[in-house]
Amino acid sequence: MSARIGVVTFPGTLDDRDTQRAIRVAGAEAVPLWHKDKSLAQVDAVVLPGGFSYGDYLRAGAISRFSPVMETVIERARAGMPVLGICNGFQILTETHLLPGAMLQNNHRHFVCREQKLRVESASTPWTSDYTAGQEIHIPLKNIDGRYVADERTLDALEAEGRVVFRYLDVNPNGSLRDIAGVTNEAGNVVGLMPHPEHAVEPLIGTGRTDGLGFFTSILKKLVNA
Ligand SMILES: NC(=O)CC[C@H](N)C(=O)O
Repeated sequence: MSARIGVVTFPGTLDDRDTQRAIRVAGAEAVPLWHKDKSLAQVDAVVLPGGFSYGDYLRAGAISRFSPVMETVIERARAGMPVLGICNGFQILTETHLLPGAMLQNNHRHFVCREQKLRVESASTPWTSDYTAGQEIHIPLKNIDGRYVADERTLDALEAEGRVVFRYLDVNPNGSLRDIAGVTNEAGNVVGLMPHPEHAVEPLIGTGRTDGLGFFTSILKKLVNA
């Protein structure tokens, strides 16, 4: 059985092609979706990729959240479909309230582009099951609105419920509270993170690391065994 994973392109998206490629490298089928699509073309999971959708006007992700495609993504995510938001995709997921918290501008006000060390805190999501909890990985980070914030009660609940999925290690690159780089929703099917796993899936490209491939092999296994 093949697994169909949708990748949404909004006006201003940058990383849709790399995401499609990462999905194919893992062995799944990448299905391009357009922001005006109402139907999700029978995909089994969706990735919202990185970039500057709608130019990041108003706030990153604030306009994309109202795209026709997001109406269906929100409905299906609430019904359990796995959704991954990478960087701008994570920003969109907080704007839709599928994920708690919000993204602010980096505390030093500069764009960051670096190879970032992370700890995988949870291998219990469909996007991280090929990692082990506590595993350290390096994947690229590149954004300006990367500072994850939420109120203390929400942060305490996220930690108590094991919903912090990734934490920054060595350097907190943006002032994110409690070093949080990625979180999941209560059901565990929706995951968002600021760094970019799709840019680290092939040894001949970029830094040569393949630490990001596990996202895509995890979801493939989950869908094939469903
Ligand atoms: N790489 C990206 O997805 C960029 C994210 C975002 N628009 C920012 O700069 O914060």
